Formats: sequence, structure tokens, C-alpha cells
Amino acid sequence: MRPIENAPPTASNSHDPVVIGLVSISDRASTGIYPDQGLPALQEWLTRALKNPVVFKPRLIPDEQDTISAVLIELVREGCCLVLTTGGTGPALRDVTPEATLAVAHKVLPGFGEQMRQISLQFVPTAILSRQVAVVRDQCLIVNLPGQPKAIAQTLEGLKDDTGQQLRIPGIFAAVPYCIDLIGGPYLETHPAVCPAFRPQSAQRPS
Ligand SMILES: Nc1ncnc2c1ncn2[C@@H]1O[C@H](COP(=O)(O)OP(=O)(O)OP(=O)(O)O)[C@@H](O)[C@H]1O
Ligand SMILES: Nc1nc2c(c(=O)[nH]1)N[C@H]1C(S)=C(S)[C@@H](COP(=O)(O)O)O[C@H]1N2
Repeated sequence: MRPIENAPPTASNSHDPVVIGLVSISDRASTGIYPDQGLPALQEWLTRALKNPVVFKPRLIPDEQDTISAVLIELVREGCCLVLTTGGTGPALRDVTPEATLAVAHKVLPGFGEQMRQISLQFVPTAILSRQVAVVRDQCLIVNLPGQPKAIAQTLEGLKDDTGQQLRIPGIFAAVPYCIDLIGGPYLETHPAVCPAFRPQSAQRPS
């Protein structure tokens, strides 16, 4: 998958441009045993959720700790304010995404993993096996998501009823724009029907 500039016709100059890294970590998808569904699912959800024009930097790599850390460092150097990974967060011997992420962390944000597990437990009891972490490196937020492609939207968006109404637990993405404000990144704006962004009043830009 090549980097794709996503500037939908509705995105105006008033929205900050953003660069987002997408990392799909899968032994089998990276060697062609099955087609990768992680990168398309990440890109599709972010395109639906964000009003900003986005340049995506996609990477498909195997479950190798040093490779994962090196790719994360490279994406931060290339100016990403956000990097989302998918895959390799379980307890299997080859699952090392959290270790690779923590190895490049300047700060750890435990709330993201806690909330992801709360959300995922509403879908599958095995969510207790997930070890996702979120960290800050320089001016970039890095968040691990589960490997199941359908779990990407579930964790980012949270629980909704059949009419699309948000239920008890908001998705983790609700906290991402304000986190990126706090680390000095661009001002992310979301479509509220997909995922409202939570910011204190004092941090909100006049529309
Ligand atoms: N990139 C992907 N594309 C499509 N399906 C995936 C992908 N990653 C994971 N899955 C699916 O989600 C399941 C759980 O993901 P997990 O990250 O634990 O993968 P895995 O079992 O370690 O295998 P692999 O690393 O070879 O994808 C996988 O068994 C597979 O069915
Ligand atoms: N929303 C959601 N979260 C989920 C799952 C899922 O199917 N849906 N699978 C769980 C399972 S079975 C595992 S082992 C962990 C880690 O998955 P990973 O190794 O694919 O990252 O995520 C969990 N989180």
C-alpha cells in the first residue's frame, strides 16, 4: 500500500493538515499468506472520522520487535503526530507489539489500554488477553490496537446501539485530539456522528 493523500472535497483550509502512520503487524499478512486487512481498516476509519486533510504513511511488517520499534521511530521522525498499530498484542510467543512500543516510549498513557479492554470485553471475553499500550514519543502519540480487523473500529469508536447512538463507553479516539493538542501537534477535528472529540472548553477553537 502506498501513502495516500486524503483531502476530501469537504476538507477546507481551516483544518490543519496531519500526517498519520499506520502499522499493520502480522507474520501472515506481511508474507502474503492472507491479504492484509489491517491497513485498509485503519485508513477507512480515519477517513470517515477526521475532517482534516491527512497524509497516511502505511507500513506492513512481521511480528519482529526490533523491526516494529525501528518503524515507529522512523514514522515519528517523518513527522507523524499519530501512529496507530494493529496486531501482535496478545500473549502468543510472537506477539511483541507492546514491548516494541514501550521500548520507544518517552511517556506511557495507561488509560488507552484500560479503556480498550473495557470496550473489547463487551464484544469478546478474550479481550482480557490483550496487552495494548499507548505512548508518547516526542510530539507523536502511538497507540496499539488489536489485530482483528473488525476490532479496529470497535475500539476507536466505542459501543453504539443499532441507531448509531453512543452507549456507555466512548471509543478511545475521543481522547486522541486533545492528547495531540497537549503534545504540541495539529488540531484534529472529527465528525461527531463517527466519534466526538472530547476537549475542555478552554482548549476548543472557535468554529
Ligand atoms: N493484518 C491482518 N489482516 C487480516 N487479518 C488479520 C490481520 N492481523 C490479524 N488478523 C486476524 O486476526 C487474528 C488475531 O490477530 P493476531 O495479531 O493475534 O494474529 P496472529 O494470530 O498472531 O497471526 P499473524 O501475525 O500471522 O497475523 C488473526 O489470527 C487473523 O485472523
Ligand atoms: N474488540 C475486540 N478486541 C479484541 C478482540 C476482538 O475480536 N475484538 N480479540 C481479542 C483477542 S482474542 C486477543 S488475543 C487480543 C490480542 O489480539 P492481537 O494479538 O490480535 O493484537 O485482542 C483481543 N481484543
